Amino acid sequence: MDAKTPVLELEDVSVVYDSASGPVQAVSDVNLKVYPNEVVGLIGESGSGKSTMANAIMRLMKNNARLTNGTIRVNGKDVYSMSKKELRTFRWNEMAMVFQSAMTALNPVMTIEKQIVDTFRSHRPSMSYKEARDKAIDLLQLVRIDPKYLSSFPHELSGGMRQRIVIAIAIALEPSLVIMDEPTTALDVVVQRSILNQIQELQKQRGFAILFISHDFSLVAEFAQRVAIMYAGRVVENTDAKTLQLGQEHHPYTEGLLRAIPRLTHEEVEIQGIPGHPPDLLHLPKGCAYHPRCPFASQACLQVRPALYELKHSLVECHLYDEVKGGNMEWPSRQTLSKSNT
Ligand SMILES: Nc1ncnc2c1ncn2[C@@H]1O[C@H](COP(=O)(O)OP(=O)(O)OP(=O)(O)O)[C@@H](O)[C@H]1O
Ligand code: NI
Repeated sequence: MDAKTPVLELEDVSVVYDSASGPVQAVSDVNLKVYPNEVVGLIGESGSGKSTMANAIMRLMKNNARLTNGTIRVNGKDVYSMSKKELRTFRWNEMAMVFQSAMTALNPVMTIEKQIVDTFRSHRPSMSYKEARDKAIDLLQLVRIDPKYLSSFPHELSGGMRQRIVIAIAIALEPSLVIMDEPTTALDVVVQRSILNQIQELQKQRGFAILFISHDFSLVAEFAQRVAIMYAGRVVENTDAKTLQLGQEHHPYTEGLLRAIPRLTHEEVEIQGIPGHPPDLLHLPKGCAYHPRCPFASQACLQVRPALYELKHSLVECHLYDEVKGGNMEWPSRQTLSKSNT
């Protein structure tokens, strides 16, 4: 692995929501690194903890959320040991986020010019209005929006344009990490594609790292270099994105997700979702949280939480590794995984 300092480093991170029914274990023992210039995808079904993790990184958690364990470092700095003042400077300057509800992230009663200028001036108080406005023009051009729209209000722009502006604001202060939580989900496929291409271009030009959250596996497999797969709050696999299309060794959950994508699966493989549903985070099952849905669950999976094992191109939390290593079986191919569920 790279010797450079990671832009983002999560060490054993756990987040709990306090609720009337008890603690909701939304993120559990997550370890993840993102290096400079890297695009890392974060994939998982709805409710798997992706947004919770993103909000925790930004230290913008909901009132009832608590970081119960672990360390989060951005550019080597512990996000949770900063004072509020330090954090205010740090956020947007060094780490920025495009929120899941980004379409509503813009202030409806403020012109685009005012919103971008305010971003600059609140973080760079010495910047003059003229300077900030010039920078706003540059930014719009960067995301291919005609600067004439500076005087527009958000509702006068299309969804795709609004989303481009939200992304422009996130990168305005040249952060080294940009977290994008489902940045294109609300848009149609053509607009989605064009925005992704643009993000990729911007990323190359400016060299920031991206943590890209999505539930669209095919999109992420194409866009990211590495992919973390989340299940019930845990990163159950961390893999080289290239291997996702080649039928390499993966966590059974990852295989289940891959099988649900027509484009990436083998022609003969029948497309199907994963039977069952994610566990209740108030009552996580013992052992591997995926065991109730896993076609390979053994006695160990019901009892013991799997450690992290190193496969050829990825790290997985899965007991299958022991079986394979012990010579009891080969790592199941995608095809056998499909058949075993039918
Ligand atoms: N304020 C809250 N109080 C209690 N539980 C919450 C709260 N916010 C989220 N949760 C629970 O935490 C879990 C993780 O939610 P989160 O929003 O992080 O999932 P996600 O992976 O981002 O899902 P999606 O793909 O739907 O955005 C869910 O089970 C959710 O119900
Ligand atoms: Ni989310």
